[in-house]
Amino acid sequence: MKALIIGGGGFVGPYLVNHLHDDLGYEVAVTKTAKEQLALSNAVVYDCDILNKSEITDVLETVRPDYIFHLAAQSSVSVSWKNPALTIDVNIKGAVNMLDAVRELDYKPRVLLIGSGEEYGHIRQEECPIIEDTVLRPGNIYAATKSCQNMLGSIYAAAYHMDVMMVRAFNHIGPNQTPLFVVADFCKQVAEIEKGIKDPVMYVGNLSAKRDFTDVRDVVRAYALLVQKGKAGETYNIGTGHALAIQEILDRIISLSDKKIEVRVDAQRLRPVDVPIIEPDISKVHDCTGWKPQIPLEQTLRETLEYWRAQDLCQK
Ligand SMILES: Nc1nc2c(ncn2[C@@H]2O[C@H](COP(=O)(O)OP(=O)(O)O[C@H]3O[C@H](CO)[C@@H](O)[C@H](O)[C@@H]3O)[C@@H](O)[C@H]2O)c(=O)[nH]1
Repeated sequence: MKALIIGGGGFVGPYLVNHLHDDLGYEVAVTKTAKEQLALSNAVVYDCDILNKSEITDVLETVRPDYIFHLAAQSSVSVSWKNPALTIDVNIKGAVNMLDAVRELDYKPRVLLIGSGEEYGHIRQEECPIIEDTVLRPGNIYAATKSCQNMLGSIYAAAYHMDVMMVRAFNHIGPNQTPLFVVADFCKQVAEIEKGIKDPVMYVGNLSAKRDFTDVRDVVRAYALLVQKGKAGETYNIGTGHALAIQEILDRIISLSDKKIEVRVDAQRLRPVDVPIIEPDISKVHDCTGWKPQIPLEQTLRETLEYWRAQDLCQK
C-alpha cells in the first residue's frame, strides 16, 4: 500500500509515518511546507504549499497514493484567535484544494480528513459523551474551520462519490509536541524549573476545562485502521472517552517532579471563550475497527516530561 501524508511536518506526521512504514510495511510519502525541517529515513518528503492546488496535484500525480491522510492544519485554538485569517486559509482553503485535486484524478484514493473534538463546541451536559451526530456548535475560530472541513468532506463524498472519511480527534499528546499545547507546555516548564532555568512557578491558563487526552501513538493507529476499515462519508470520534480537568493533568505532571512548584494563573493564557467540557463517545470507531487506546495517560505524561528533560533548554 502507498500512503501520502499531507502536512506531515508537524507533531503527528512522524508518528504516523513510523506506524505506516515500520509497523504496517507501507510505502510512505509526506508533504511539508518549505519552511519546515523534516528528515525521514522511512518516507519520501515533498515540499508542498496546500494553498496552491497545482502543487497538491503535482504530488498526487507523482505519488499516486492508495491512502491520503490530510493532517495539514493550523492546529492551535489559541493561535486561531490571534490569526483567524491564516487559520481559515490553511484549514478550509487548504482542505478544499486537496479534495478538489483528488476529485480530478483518474482514480479514487481513500482520503482521511483530520478534524477535531472542538467541532462540537458548546455541548450540553446531557449530550456527554458526545456521539458523532450531535449538533455542532463550534466555540472558536479553529473549531469553525474544522467543522467546515468536515462538511466539505461529506459534500465531496456524496456529490462526487469520493472515498472520503472524517475523524474528530480529541486532544492528543506525547513527546515532541510544541509547547503551544497544554501538556507539552506544563512539562517544559517543569523541566526548566528542574534545571534552574526558571523560578519554581508554573504559569497556567484555565484549569477548570475538561478535555480528553490520548497518546499520539494510539491516535495514529486509529487513523491507519480507519483507512482500512472505515466507511466513505462517515465521521469517527477518536479519544479515550474520558475527559479530565486540566487541573488534574497539572497535578499529575507536578507530582512527577520532586520540586516544590507554585501555580500562578497567567491572564495571557486565558482564551476569550473556552468550552467547559469535550468528552467523546468512541463506540463508533471501536465497532468499526476494534480500536481502543492502549497507552495509559501516566506513561504519556512521564515520557513527555522525560522528552523535555532531555532537551537543551536555554539558560536564564
Ligand atoms: N495551551 C495551553 N492550554 C492551557 C493552559 N492552561 C490551561 N489550558 C487549557 O487546556 C486545554 C487544552 O488546551 P490545548 O492543549 O492548547 O489544546 P486545545 O485547545 O484543547 O486543542 C487541542 O485539542 C483539539 C482537540 O480537542 C485539537 O483539535 C487541537 O488541534 C489541539 O490539539 C484548554 O481548555 C486550555 O484553555 C496553558 O498554559 N496552555
